[in-house]
Amino acid sequence: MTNELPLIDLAAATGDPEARARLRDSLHSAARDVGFFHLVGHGVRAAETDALMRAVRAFFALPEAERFAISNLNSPHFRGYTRVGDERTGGSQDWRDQLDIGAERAARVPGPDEPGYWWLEGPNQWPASLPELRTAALGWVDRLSAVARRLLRELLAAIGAPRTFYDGAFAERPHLHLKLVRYPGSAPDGAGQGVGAHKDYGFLTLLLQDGVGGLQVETRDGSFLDVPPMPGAFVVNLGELLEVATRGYLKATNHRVVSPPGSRERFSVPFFYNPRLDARIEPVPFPHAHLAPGVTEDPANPLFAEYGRNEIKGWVRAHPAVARRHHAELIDTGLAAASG
Ligand SMILES: O=C(O)CCC(=O)C(=O)O
Ligand SMILES: [Fe+2]
Repeated sequence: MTNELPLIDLAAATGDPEARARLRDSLHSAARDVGFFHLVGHGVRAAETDALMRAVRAFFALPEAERFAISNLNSPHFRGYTRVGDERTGGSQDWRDQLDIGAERAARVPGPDEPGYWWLEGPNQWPASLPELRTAALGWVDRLSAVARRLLRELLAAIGAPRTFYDGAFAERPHLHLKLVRYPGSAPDGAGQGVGAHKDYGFLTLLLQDGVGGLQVETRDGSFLDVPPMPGAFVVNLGELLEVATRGYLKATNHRVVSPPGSRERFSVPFFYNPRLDARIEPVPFPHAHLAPGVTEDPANPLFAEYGRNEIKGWVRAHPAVARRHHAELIDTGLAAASG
């Protein structure tokens, strides 16, 4: 792989047959060989992106007490604000604060025979003094899920699979997830871990990053490559369910963020395109399926085909204080066996 991310132009999907064929070739190799790419031609205008970023900055500029009033420690659904230092990845402290937002639904308390992952459905928490944040964030979720749906269909078509194969998994109650993130410079310990190396849990992540940089993707030889900001582009990466779906033909890519230097702030907004919690991801048929090596076997990070299990594994691991306060039973059942 070269030291540049592939560039994918989604507008080619509605172009002439040659443009569509080129798109499929480039999407196929980008997904198979790198698992990360820049996406342009997505139709989201700069004015929309700027409006979202303004709302994000306004949220992090609120007094700490107002942000902490909507702490995720109050939410059995893992929704709300996480202070700097309260999130863990790879067993170490991340140096970022964030607001986790999902589909706005009533709390769903699982019955004794139901999977614990239903806890992940529930209401968001919003800052009282910034009502426009709710509008901006939920609008962004709608906007990006339409882009992600088109992109997933193109990606399936690119590997020769039926393009609508997973439409049913996203029907009615997809577990869409948006994170507003700030990296407030470097931690006093000098570790530089903005967020530690990890894979995302769902199908596709569409990330908006500001101009500061620090995101890095792991390459096949284990080294980390910078993903420099590209104005107007989303950074797209493949999540664990695409690895499950293709039996490892496509891989979820490990990535991390190195803290900005000194007290420089960086803002980013990852959008996670996830199916219904109870979707069971069956392998998709495609011509190269016989070449698929199988999913990555990592005892510290088992991959689950039932999406809700894969998702709650991550939440319990990353937000141990929320899990301890609300979900001792989930920790005990071994859902958090992956303590990595
Ligand atoms: O902030 C970034 O650039 C990436 C964040 C990320 O990978 C995540 O939150 O899953
Ligand atoms: Fe990520």
